Amino acid sequence: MIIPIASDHAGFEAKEKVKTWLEEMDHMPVDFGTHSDESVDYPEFAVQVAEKVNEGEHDKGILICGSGQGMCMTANKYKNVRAALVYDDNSAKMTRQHNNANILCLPGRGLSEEKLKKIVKIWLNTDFDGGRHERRVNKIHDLTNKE
Ligand SMILES: O=C(CO)[C@H](O)[C@H](O)[C@H](O)COP(=O)(O)O
Repeated sequence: MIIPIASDHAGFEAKEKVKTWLEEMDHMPVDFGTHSDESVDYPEFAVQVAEKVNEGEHDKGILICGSGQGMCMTANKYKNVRAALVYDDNSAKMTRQHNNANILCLPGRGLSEEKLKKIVKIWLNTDFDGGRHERRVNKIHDLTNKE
């Protein structure tokens, strides 16, 4: 699968590792930056991945900042994006099975390499359960543009 990926400076190091793991898992990461640990603003990078997923050009994307929060908040401004902040194995699984999350947001600061790798693997290999969860996800979508 082609997977757009981006980070800010705080997620840069983790992004480089995630790209390697994606290749090991036979995926093809497309890197939208940032390309160093020089300070940048996460919304500028979040939008690049969010636009691709929102437009249906790619099914899934990955965003990494220090905590994962800023990337997640930005990506969820797009109506077809369900970005999920994931810190552990269970939330990796549940955000796919129950929420059909299409963007994985990760913290570049605070999780071990081993933990991050496992989360990426679980998240990419878990399918949406559908059924009652589809009805609920549709209800989220119905709230698009609510003021
Ligand atoms: O959006 C964030 C926090 O909600 C991200 O973690 C950023 O990476 C973080 O805010 C960057 O912080 P810095 O002090 O400018 O490195």
